[in-house]
Amino acid sequence: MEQEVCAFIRRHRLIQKHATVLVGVSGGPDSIALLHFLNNISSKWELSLTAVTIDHQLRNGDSADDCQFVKDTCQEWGIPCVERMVDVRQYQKEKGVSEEVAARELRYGVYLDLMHEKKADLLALGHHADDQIETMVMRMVRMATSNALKGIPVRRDFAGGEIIRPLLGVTKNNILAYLEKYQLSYQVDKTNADDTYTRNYYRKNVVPLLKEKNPRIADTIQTLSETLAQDEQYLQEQAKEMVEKVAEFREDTREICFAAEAFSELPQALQRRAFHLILNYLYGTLPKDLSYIHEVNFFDLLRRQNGSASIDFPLRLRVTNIYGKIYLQFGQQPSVKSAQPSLLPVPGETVLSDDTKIEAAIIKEAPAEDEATFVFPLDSISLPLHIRVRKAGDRMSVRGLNGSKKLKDIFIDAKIPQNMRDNWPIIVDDKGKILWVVGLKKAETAQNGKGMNIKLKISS
Ligand SMILES: Nc1ncnc2c1ncn2[C@@H]1O[C@H](COP(=O)(O)OP(=O)(O)OP(=O)(O)O)[C@@H](O)[C@H]1O
Repeated sequence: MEQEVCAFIRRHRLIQKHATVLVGVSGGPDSIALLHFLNNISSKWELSLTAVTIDHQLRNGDSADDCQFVKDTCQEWGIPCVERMVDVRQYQKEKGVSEEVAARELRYGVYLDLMHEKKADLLALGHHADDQIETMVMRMVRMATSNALKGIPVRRDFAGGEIIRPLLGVTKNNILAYLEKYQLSYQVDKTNADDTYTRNYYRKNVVPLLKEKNPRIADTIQTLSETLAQDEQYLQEQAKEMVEKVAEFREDTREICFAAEAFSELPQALQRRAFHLILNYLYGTLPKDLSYIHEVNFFDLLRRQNGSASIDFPLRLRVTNIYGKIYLQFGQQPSVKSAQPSLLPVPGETVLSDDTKIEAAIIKEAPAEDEATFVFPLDSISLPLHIRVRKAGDRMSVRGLNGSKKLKDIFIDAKIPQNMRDNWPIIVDDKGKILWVVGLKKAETAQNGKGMNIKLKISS
């Protein structure tokens, strides 16, 4: 094992001379072997080692025993050791996460603090080649992105330094042989024998079959992981450049829009990554219920040539294609309103089939208007009011225009897709005068005077 690990460290330039190295030690075989190995090379490499062992307060006191074992071992070997306790149960309650996630997040919190406290350059962890095989196979079964196949990274930035995994190139059997050679004892995690944990299932039932077919599967998978990680890094950089070029970001409203054509012209590999970069940007933390199906639907929507359509993503993110322009926005978006011809009682209200509510009130004052409200003098129109859809040849006198305009042109100017125009609610008075193409254009009416006013308001 020693030669292989040294070669692996050299190949990846994992450790520099004089480095301050924190070693995560659970007391199990892998991290005990790692600590022993690093201790053996520490004088030659002039390393400053500190072991850290974390008591998750789980497994009925076993985790405390493990920590005690690590402290005793470190004392025997003359290595400084820091023990930290974390309350996994409490954290689970607060955050609503699984035991595994809670333990992991807390553990990395401790590592982070200690990296700063010890001004450490490196955090060494004991993941090995079999962990890599299990991780890659598990992800292959569950995930549909090539990003998942990067596997466990050999190194990554962490707390101003790096996390390194010097044992990723050696198998569990190598590690056990090493422990045997040096007569090292270690703690056995009883949950490792439990089939119900997914990883253990793969460890016991799947990986042995792969090893039967290819005794060097560990090397194969590690090389695959490393080359895919390099490819992925390059593609991610390209995708980022692409997104910055084609998409417009609105930080205030967390909104993104881009031309479907410009996006679709790029290679598929970049389109998929750009899609994920955009989602990462919009969500910050990706929602759990986001799945591969959303990706499929997104690319379907992108291919639509005409009209408008939209799809809903988790957390009220709506993706809309309007005439080839793609919008990703949170909250309520323009939707197809369905107006059936009906009476709009004044005062009173009508609810359209898409749940848009139109309220009509008679008021004395004349409040300020916005896009969702329209106020006009009661005596400027003939009651009752009606809601209908457009008819051929419809025209209206548009406020501020000094003349009339065809409804068709109003829809075209507002880029309302064809399929939405035939359902768009229009409010007319009893003589047929078009008062409001709801949410789009208001009619020229007499000034709000001293008399009573009608206030129309839409809400959804
Ligand atoms: N309680 C802990 N305290 C400190 N470091 C830990 C702890 N648990 C895990 N680690 C670190 O994370 C690595 C991976 O943990 P994981 O749980 O996957 O393996 P493990 O079965 O604990 O490995 P080991 O054989 O070292 O016990 C370990 O090798 C070790 O470096």
